[in-house]
Amino acid sequence: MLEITNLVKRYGQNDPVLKGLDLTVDGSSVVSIVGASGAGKSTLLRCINRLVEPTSGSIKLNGHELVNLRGSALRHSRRRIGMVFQGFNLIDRLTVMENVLSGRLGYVSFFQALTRRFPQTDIDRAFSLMERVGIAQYADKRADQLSGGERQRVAVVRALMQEPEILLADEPTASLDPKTSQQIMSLLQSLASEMSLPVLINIHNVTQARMYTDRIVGMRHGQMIFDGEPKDFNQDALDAIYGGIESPEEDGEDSGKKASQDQEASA
Ligand SMILES: Nc1ncnc2c1ncn2[C@@H]1O[C@H](COP(=O)(O)OP(=O)(O)OP(=O)(O)O)[C@@H](O)[C@H]1O
Repeated sequence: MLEITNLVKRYGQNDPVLKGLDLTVDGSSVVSIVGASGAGKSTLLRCINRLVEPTSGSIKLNGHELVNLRGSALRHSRRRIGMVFQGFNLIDRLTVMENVLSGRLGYVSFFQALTRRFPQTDIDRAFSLMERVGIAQYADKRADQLSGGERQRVAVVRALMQEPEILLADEPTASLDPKTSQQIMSLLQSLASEMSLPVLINIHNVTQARMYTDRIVGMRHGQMIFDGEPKDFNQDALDAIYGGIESPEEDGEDSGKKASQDQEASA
């Protein structure tokens, strides 16, 4: 279970970007986070996996406090949090299998990591997950020889190799065409249920949020102003979240602006 209480994030001396956010995610639910550009969606995910430092508040994952962790405690907590990015963040010159196995780097010794010698159990698990998402035939291909949808499947498997307790996805379909986007959203939905994994997805595409997630959280100016089921995500909710700011995206209109930022944050 993820329990976020009174989370505040302020960059430098600026106004807070997250203003006392509360959010609880339980079980295998798939939660989408929607909101206009700048609402604080990425900051929220990055606070959870500590790519950015929360200013105050509490983030508990299955009872373990994540805020204020340092050093090895932070590294250990990070491996329990899988992350998927818009720009995939694969290492292009490595094979699909090598990319996937890099999800185990937090678990093996320094020597094993250096020589990339992974236990057979890791290799078996990698094959099994790659088969599950339909990329096992590409195991020995270089990552840069795959299509966008295939690359995102590699990134999903790499995150699952961490045996995460939660999966965070920051605009995972924004670099993909509409059909491939839907396949990836459907895959995330199925995996969440099969693995009893909570999944949090930042997404601009409200059509996909409605279609593929169990719950929608709407943010505006660092505050949560909608939290409910897709069936209740009506025009009033849309107006409250986006009114006077911008129109939400429908299929095929996602921007690609996050990719370069995510590349920097690559695992
Ligand atoms: N590293 C940073 N330093 C300073 N300000 C930042 C930093 N990262 C984000 N911000 C600011 O925080 C606010 C929220 O940004 P964030 O990326 O979390 O929003 P978002 O809802 O994910 O937007 P988008 O949908 O465009 O990705 C923005 O005003 C942004 O400029």
